[in-house]
Amino acid sequence: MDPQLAQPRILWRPTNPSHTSLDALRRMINRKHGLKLKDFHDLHRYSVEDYTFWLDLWQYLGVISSVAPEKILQEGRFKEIPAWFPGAKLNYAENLLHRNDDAIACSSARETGQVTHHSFRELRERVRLTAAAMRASGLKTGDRVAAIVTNSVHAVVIALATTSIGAIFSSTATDMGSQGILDRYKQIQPRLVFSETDVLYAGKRIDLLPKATEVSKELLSHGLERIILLPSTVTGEEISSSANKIVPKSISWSRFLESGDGGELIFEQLPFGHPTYILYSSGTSGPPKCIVHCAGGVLMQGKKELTVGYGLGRDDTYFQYTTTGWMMWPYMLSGLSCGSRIICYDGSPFHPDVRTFLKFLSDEGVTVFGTSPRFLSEVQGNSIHPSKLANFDALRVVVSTGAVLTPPLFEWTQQAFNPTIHLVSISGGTDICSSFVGGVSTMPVYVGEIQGKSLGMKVEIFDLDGKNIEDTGVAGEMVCTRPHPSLPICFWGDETGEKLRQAYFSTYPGIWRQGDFIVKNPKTQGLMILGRSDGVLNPSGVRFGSAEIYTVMDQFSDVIDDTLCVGQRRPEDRDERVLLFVKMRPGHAFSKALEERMRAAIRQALSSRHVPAYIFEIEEIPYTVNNKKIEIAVKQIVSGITLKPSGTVANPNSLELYYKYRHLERLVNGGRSKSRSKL
Ligand SMILES: CC(=O)CC(=O)O
Repeated sequence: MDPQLAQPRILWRPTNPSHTSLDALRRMINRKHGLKLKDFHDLHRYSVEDYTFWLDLWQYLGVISSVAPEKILQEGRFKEIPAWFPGAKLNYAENLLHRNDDAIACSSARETGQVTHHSFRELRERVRLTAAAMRASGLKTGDRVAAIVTNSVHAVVIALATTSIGAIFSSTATDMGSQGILDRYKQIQPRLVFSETDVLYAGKRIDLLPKATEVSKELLSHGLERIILLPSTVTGEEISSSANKIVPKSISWSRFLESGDGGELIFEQLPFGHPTYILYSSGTSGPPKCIVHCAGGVLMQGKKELTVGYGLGRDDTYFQYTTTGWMMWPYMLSGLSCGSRIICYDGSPFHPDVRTFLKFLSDEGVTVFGTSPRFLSEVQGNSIHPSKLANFDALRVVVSTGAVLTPPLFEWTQQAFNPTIHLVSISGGTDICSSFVGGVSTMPVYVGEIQGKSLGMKVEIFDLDGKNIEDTGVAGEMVCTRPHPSLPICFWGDETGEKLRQAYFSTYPGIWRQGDFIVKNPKTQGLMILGRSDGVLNPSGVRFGSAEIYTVMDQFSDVIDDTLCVGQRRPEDRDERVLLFVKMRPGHAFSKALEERMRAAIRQALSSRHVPAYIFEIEEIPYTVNNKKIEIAVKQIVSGITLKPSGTVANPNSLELYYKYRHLERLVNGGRSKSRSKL
């Protein structure tokens, strides 16, 4: 057994488990049904054996509906995706805007240090005016509204106004290229597009009018009626009428608002399964899949995780670092449904420097901080100690997602802010707009382990033959063997459901395969994601995940900025070999001695069979726009496949750097050497 699994180490223990929201839910279920669920494990078992759990949760979360559900579920449009809560009528935006008082609902912060606060009352008022203008433009239930916007109060208002009408909201970050935006929006054919006109990132102003112009021109033949141009994020000024003329079908934000009749805010009452968001798969080649999520699913899953997982309530300030193009954006919005204040941050966390950003989190009294291993490792690698810079006494929970949180980062993060924090590593994704596995506030956190399966999610670990191997300590495919309310309702335009079936239900017929390679610790029941399952490394028959190598590489974070580990397999090779690419921190050189230390560290922590065949220095590691390391495309490239990068790749030129590694033998000392630092 992996030493990590054999000797689990406790990092944190809850001080008062019976005071958690999770335990309150357990007690409520016991009272309601006369059960004797005694701990989280019992509660989880109940949640995946009896669909009544979801009705209990509905009640516990206080879902606002005008018509209560008649039953829990019935057959849906596709056999794998049932229809939840038939008969119920609700509105997503109404649930998020249920508070209507002067407490702060949303703070919009910019990297310049400027912060503006908006009360629940003001937010509702802004949504009312925007929805009135949308209705005046003819927008109705089921129409699509798309946005190219930064994470700010404007984005929140547009999303809630759209969903109050029952229209479907979809957004991309402003740094997505025109082609990437068009690959998405041509498919969903929005009637209205909202676009920023400029953006400030890392101190640079970027003019977005050329992008808005190109997008508008192209979408004219795909159903676009209006593009609404938002005021400058830099000066706050509206776009000039001459600039306005450049963008076809454009109207300024203020003129758009004036076009409404200022009527009452009406929350259209719609079925639980009514489509609400369209998110996109991060395919790095080929057109993205348009994943449609329903109102009730996004609402219940988001509110479940924030309330039951992190104890978010009316006194909390929730900060999730995200762009509007990631599923963590609608996830963050769920904070409003808990009556909490959310902070929308627009800009780079590293500008003017990360110390300023960390002080900002402290000054704003953030209680739940959502971040990523990449951010945490950057802070750690630069020898910055957040608790020495500012006071993080208010911080209760740190949530990490987007990549695997390695054991060394677990340990560093636990101490970095405030040693009492509950450090939660979660994993799920765009496909379900929520998590499969995550935090359990009533149980200890073990170093390197995700605490448990999310309530209601029947996560299992399968081997290649579809046998459950989760109690063996052997890694396998993460699957989910029962439906839950945030399954995508469809892919936009996939009438028969064939693409959806192919994407998730084809490996193990009828069973959801997430594409993550995961292992459960039989001693603690904790879980570790080891990488993507299509990126599993398999040299000489040893199967392991890239995250195992990244964990070891964390020891070198003072000199190494980033690493990428992929398998290389070509038709002429009998075996797969592992290539490790290393990006050095500025001012540090890659050397034979460092390479030897890396090999020794991997050999010691894992085994000699895990040591990469080759280690190379590389200038850039490819990432998606949602900050995910791109392994599969690099694996394909080094294995001989030529790719056309999609708009999802944030730094597409970086992929070019990897083509030369197809011909290693020719490049590495004419095939004599087994390793080489830089070609
Ligand atoms: C919850 C998540 O899984 C977020 C992500 O990594 O996309």
